[in-house]
Formats: sequence, structure tokens, C-alpha cells
Amino acid sequence: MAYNITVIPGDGIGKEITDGAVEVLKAADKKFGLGLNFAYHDAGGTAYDKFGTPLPQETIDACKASDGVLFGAVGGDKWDKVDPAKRPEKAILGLRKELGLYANLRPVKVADALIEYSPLKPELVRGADLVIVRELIGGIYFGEKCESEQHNGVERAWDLENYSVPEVERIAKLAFETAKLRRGKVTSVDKSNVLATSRLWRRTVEKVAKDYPEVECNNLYVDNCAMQIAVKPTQFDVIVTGNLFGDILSDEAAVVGGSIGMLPSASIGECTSLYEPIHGSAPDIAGKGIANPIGTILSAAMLLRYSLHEEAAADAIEAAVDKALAEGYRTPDLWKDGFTKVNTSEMTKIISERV
Ligand SMILES: NC(=O)c1ccc[n+]([C@@H]2O[C@H](COP(=O)([O-])OP(=O)(O)OC[C@H]3O[C@@H](n4cnc5c(N)ncnc54)[C@H](O)[C@@H]3O)[C@@H](O)[C@H]2O)c1
Ligand SMILES: CC(C)[C@H](C(=O)O)[C@@H](O)C(=O)O
Ligand SMILES: [Mg+2]
Repeated sequence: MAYNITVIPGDGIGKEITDGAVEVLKAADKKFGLGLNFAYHDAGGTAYDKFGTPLPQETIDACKASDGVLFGAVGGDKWDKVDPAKRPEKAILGLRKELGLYANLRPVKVADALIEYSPLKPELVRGADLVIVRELIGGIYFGEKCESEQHNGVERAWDLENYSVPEVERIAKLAFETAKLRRGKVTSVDKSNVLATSRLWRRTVEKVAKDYPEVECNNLYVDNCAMQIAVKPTQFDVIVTGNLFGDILSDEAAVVGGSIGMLPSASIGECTSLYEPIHGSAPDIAGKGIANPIGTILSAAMLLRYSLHEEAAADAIEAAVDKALAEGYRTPDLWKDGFTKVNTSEMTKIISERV
């Protein structure tokens, strides 16, 4: 059996962290005889510089033809002034759309070894284990937009939010199915006290909930949810929400676990699935070799589990990450006195050796 994996390093720390994840995947391949083949493709600002587009057709085709995509990150100040249609971020948005990746699963689990790194008190974070199910190809991200127009003598811009019932139904079903395999609770997050799209979201989720009587379902407004994540993260099992709210809440939830560099994600849908850390290209630390590769390494483990169904290899990678942390190895984002400070490639090697 052989598997073809498309690797898209992207920009900033993208190369450092995907190099780390590929090295760990190679260690798993060696141990479990998976038959992994890796093919590298361009996207983001790097692709824009080379080809004048952040998402070459060849990259899209390669993703569609492969068994799984490992994505680093895109973006950076260098491209802030380019035509908005050609910004590096358009690469990941375009790939999500092209691959029909309607659901983004962002699991937040606080490793025992990292409890004291959380900005929250240890007694609040101990046992926190939730997954954000973010709708990924709809909402305001993909609605009609206007960069600039004159309206009553003043300049304005606008972005249109819209959601259809089928779009909400499919993400809601996935959230309930996910909850059935976990602790059986779904929290749907919206802003239905203000937004029409949120009112449609809420009534659609409530309709889907009727098909899952064994799953407890509650609703929260997004502003309250943001507060509740900080007040009592252990109350959540599955959070289902739209594209924009999911983006914001997942960065907040990530740091409950100590560092945004730790959080992986899986984007699934109609075609090949894509795996990426939730963080960005971190221009402030790019090129220094100090980025935390764990979010990407755990994304690679999700690729093995969900796309290749190689459970044992995925388990081995996750256990190796836990072991490296338990033994006290830390990249600078998580380092404190008394622990061993390591850089990206050292952390990668330590995890690979423990696979
Ligand atoms: N999926 C993606 O490709 C993606 C996701 C988010 C942001 N971005 C892009 O990345 C660029 C920078 O955005 P930002 O600064 O708002 O967010 P960011 O996630 O890149 O960085 C936020 C902060 O977290 C730190 N950080 C992030 N990942 C880290 C890691 N692995 N190890 C250690 N520290 C880490 C950074 O150093 C920075 O201080 C922007 O162009 C943005 O559009 C891309
Ligand atoms: C880079 C950007 C388009 C992206 C998003 O907003 O979805 C990122 O923030 C993420 O969380 O994956
Ligand atoms: Mg984000």
C-alpha cells in the first residue's frame, strides 16, 4: 500500500514546521511500513512571487489527486499591499473551496505537562477537552464583497454574510456525529440576537438536534461563548459555529492549552482532506528556527488517522509528542525555568526518536 501526500509549506514558518512534520511522518513510516510518498507544491506569497498567483492550478490538481494534504501557513507583511484577490491568504481559502472542505475540526486538549502554561488557572483548565467544528466554506468569508465604493459621498466597503439551510445542516450533522463519539454534548454558537444568518443557523441546528436525542444541545451567543471559554473551558465538548466565529474562538481556545503553536486541525469535505495547524505564518519568528512544530506534527497525526486510517501510527506520533513534553522539552513559546529549551529541529528530532 502506498500513500501520496501533498505538502504545501507556504510562507513564514511554514517551511520549518512542515519539515518537522514530514520528518516525524517519515519516522512513523519507517516503524509502521506505511509507504508514504511526499510531493511538494507552492501556495501563498511564495507562489505569488514565483507565478503571480497565490494558488497555481497545478497545486489544486495535485491536492485533488493525493490521499491527504499537509499545509503549513501562508501570509506575511510583504504581501499586504498586493491586489486583495491575490493575497497569500487566498491560497488557503481557495483550496478550502476547491476541495469542498466544509468542516474544520480543531481539537483543544490540554496536555497534563502543559497545564501550568495556560494563561488560565490550573484548576480551570485541568480536564479541558473540546473540539471546535467550524464551518469553513460559507458565511462572510465567501459572500459578495466590495473593497471600496462611494455611497452618499463617502467611501465604504462591505462583506456579505449568508448561510443556506443545507450548508448549516451538513455542518450540524457532522457536529452531532462527532459528539456521539465523544461526551455527547453540542454547543451551537451564533449571534441570533442580532443577525438574520444566525437566526437561520440556530433554527436549523435545533431541527437537526431532533435527530440526535442522545446528544445534549445548547445555544450560546458568540460573545458569551468567548467569555465562557475563559471562565470554564471544561463545560464544552463540541462547539459548532460559522466560519468567522470559529476562526476567532479557535485562537482563544488554543491558548487555553498553553500556546497556539500546539493546535492541529483537520479540514474535511467532498474530496481530499487537508491538515494544518491553526496558527499562521508567524512572521515575527520566521527564519529563526524556533517555531513550535507540534501543531503541524499533530495535524500530520490527524492525516494518518482520518485520511489513511493508520490508527497505530497516529497514536504513536501523539504519544511521542506527550512523551517529549513530559520529559521537559520545550520550544521558546512554552519554555520556563527548569525545562530544556529546544529549537524547531531539535523538538522534531526528539519527537521522531520517540515515535
Ligand atoms: N492557515 C494559515 O495559513 C494562516 C492562519 C492564521 C494566520 N495566517 C496569516 O499569518 C500571518 C500572521 O498572522 P498573525 O500574526 O495574526 O497570526 P500567527 O498565528 O501567525 O501569529 C500569532 C502569534 O503567535 C505566534 N505563533 C504562531 N505560531 C507559532 C508557533 N508554531 N510557534 C511559536 N509561536 C507561534 C507568533 O509568533 C505570533 O506572535 C498573516 O498574514 C495571517 O493572514 C495564516
Ligand atoms: C489565513 C486565514 C484566511 C485563516 C482563516 O481566517 O480561516 C486563518 O486565520 C485560519 O484560522 O485558518
Ligand atoms: Mg485563524
